[in-house]
Amino acid sequence: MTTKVNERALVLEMLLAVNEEGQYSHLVLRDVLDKYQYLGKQERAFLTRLMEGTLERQLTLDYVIDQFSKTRVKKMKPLIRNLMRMSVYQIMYMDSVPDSAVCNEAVKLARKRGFSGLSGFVNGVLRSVARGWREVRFPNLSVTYSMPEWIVDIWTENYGEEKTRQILEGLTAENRLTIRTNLSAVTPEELVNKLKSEGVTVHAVPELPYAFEISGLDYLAGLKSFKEGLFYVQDVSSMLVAETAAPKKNDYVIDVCAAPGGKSTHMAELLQGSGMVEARDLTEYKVDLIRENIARHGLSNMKAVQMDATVDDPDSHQKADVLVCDLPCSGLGVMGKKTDIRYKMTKEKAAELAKLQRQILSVVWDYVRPGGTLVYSTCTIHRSENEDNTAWFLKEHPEFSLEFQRQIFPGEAGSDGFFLAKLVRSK
Ligand SMILES: C[S@@+](CC[C@H](N)C(=O)[O-])C[C@H]1O[C@@H](n2cnc3c(N)ncnc32)[C@H](O)[C@@H]1O
Repeated sequence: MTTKVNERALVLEMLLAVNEEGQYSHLVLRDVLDKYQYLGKQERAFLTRLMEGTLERQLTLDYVIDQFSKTRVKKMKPLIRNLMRMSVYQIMYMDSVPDSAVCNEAVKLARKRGFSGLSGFVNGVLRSVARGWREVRFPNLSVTYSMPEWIVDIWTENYGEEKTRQILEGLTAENRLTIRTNLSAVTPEELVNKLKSEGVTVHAVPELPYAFEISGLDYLAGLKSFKEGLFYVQDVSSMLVAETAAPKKNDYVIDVCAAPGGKSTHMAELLQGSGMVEARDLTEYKVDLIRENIARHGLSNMKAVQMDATVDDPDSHQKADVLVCDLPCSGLGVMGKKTDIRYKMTKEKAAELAKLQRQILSVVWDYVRPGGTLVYSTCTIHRSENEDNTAWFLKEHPEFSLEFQRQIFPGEAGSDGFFLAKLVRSK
């Protein structure tokens, strides 16, 4: 027997897990969608939108709530704070939900969770917000786009105010879900037919014949074609790494930070069964994720190895025709999908990551054979992790020359912000 599920109660739990316990939003949401597979398509869409939207707009919502509440959001009890945020999100951004329903449901949830004494407060503030939020003026880009000030400042300094506004708009736009055909298992045409037979809407990605944008599906992991490993979910910008590296038949590829294996599996597929892709990562847990993907994709020319990229591996010197350095980064380009990164990342952590990237590059550069290629990439929009690190590397290693570098902004190629640089070793 299934009991009636209250989607708002689920969203409240998810917000508490992310905001108060530091869990990752995409993982929390994935677990809930896995657990409640029996919910209808509409209910699942509602809870996904409410969860992601509330997190995405959190700073804006907090600012609005603070205009109408005597108790500031920061001082509220965690449960009430998150309940207010998700309720105000519905009032401001979900036209299909009447304001009165939002207030009533919030009051019910507060009572049910043991906060009967605060139900009057919840009701009063929400009704005031519903009446007055349209008059609220936002003081700056940080509040308007719900982006921490330090990030807005860095982008303004790096790219200017107009570009910063475009980045912020790009991150707020609806995400495109793109997939890469597993070319070792199926042709693009066969995949399209399979997906269509499963009721999925498929659009071609003009620049890449094996990539597709898909929509109209409810539960990705439930698709037979997904279970059979016929495609890999990947942003188009990430696909450009293997495209840029352009491995040739029989090449030896080393990917020093490879989990869960998106770029490595792509490289192995482009090698069409020849050569070898050695995909490394720091922990056994991460290496197991790569192994799962090797098995799912049925790849015989790829192996996963546990190795710390900050420690030199003399056996790898001058071994790689292609070295992929898709390094840990601040992730400011993927905030459209991982909405909570913006609240978890800090200026200090981003500076630490820029240092770690230099540390890794200064160890692994010699794995590239003379004439070989090094692709450096990050999924961030941050000059000191991207162009500055590339310039630093070229200065330290004059045996490398830059073929090209590109900062991709959200919406330009796929939906993520991304950086990649192609460097070639001469001697
Ligand atoms: C950006 S992700 C890689 C994504 C991957 N290239 C893909 O396309 O699926 C960075 C990876 O670096 C790994 N990492 C972090 N520090 C590392 C280290 N010292 N040595 C090796 N891997 C490391 C993390 O575990 C993470 O999986």
